[in-house]
Amino acid sequence: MIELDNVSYRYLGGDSQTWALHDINLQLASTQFVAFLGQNGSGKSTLSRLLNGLELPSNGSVSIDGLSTDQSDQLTQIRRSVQVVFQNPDTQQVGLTLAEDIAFGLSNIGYPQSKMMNRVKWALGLVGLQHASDYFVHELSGGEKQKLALAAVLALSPTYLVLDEATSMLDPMARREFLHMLHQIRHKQPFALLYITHHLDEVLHADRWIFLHHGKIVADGHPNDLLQNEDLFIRCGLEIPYRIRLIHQLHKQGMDIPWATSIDQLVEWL
Ligand SMILES: Nc1ncnc2c1ncn2[C@@H]1O[C@H](COP(=O)(O)OP(=O)(O)OP(=O)(O)O)[C@@H](O)[C@H]1O
Repeated sequence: MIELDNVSYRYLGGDSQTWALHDINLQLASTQFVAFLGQNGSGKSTLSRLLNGLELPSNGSVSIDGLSTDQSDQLTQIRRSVQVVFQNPDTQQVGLTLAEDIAFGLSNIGYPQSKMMNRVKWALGLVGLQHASDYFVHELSGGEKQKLALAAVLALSPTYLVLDEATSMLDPMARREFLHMLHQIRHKQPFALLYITHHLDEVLHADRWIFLHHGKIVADGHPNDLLQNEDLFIRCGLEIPYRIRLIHQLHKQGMDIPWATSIDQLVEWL
C-alpha cells in the first residue's frame, strides 16, 4: 500500500515559490490500475516524483509498504519497489546496447552476475526485443526505446509501476502497441499500475481514476461513475473524446454500452 498523508509540495526558486500539491491524502493498493488525470500543471508529475522519493514532501508524509520516503536508509528499497517510466525515453537509457542498459539497473541492486544474462533476455522478451540485445540503444525508434525503458524497470520486479505520460512522445500506432503490450505483461506478472495521462482513451479499463486540479484531488472514483460527470471534465480542462460523448448520449437514451467500446464496435452496434 502507498499512503500519502496530508502531503503538500512547494517548489522554491529565488524569491518565488509554487505550491504544486496541496493536502493530498491517498491510499493506493498494490494491485490496482489507477489513472491520474489532470491538465498541464495540475501536479501529476510532482506527485509521481514523490512516490519513489525523488522529491520529499514539504509537508506531510509518503510511505510505501510502511517505508517512509523521508528515511534515507529506506530509499533504496523504496526505489526498487516503485519504478517510474517517464515521458522521454532518451532521458532514461544509460547503456550503449540494450543488454547493457538492462544490466545496469540489475547491477545497481546487486543482482547475481551468474544469472544476469538470463534476466536481461527475460526482460527483453517481455517487450518483444529479445532479438535485439546487442543493438545500440541510439538506433532504436522512439517506440522501441520506450519498450526498452519498460523492460529495464520490469527486470527489477517492481510492486508499483508509475508511467508518467510514457506514451506522449509516441505516434498513435506505437502508443497502441505499447499499451497492448503493457496490459499483456501485467496479466502474466501483476504489479500496481499508476498511470499519469491526459488521454482518457488509455485508461478506460482502470480500476480507479483520480483527478488533480491546481494541485488538489477533485475527484476519486471508478471510471464508470466519473464519466457521468461532464462538468468535472470541463472544470479540469480535459477533453472528452467524441466516442465517449456519443456513448454518454446513448446511455441517456437507455442503451447499455460499455465505455470501452471501440469505434468499429460502436458502428456495428448502432
Ligand atoms: N522545477 C520546478 N520549479 C518550479 N515550479 C515547478 C517545477 N516543476 C513544476 N513546477 C510547477 O508545479 C506545478 C505542477 O507541475 P507538474 O509538472 O507537477 O504538473 P503536471 O500535471 O505534471 O503537468 P504536465 O501535464 O504539463 O506535465 C506547475 O505550476 C508547474 O509550473
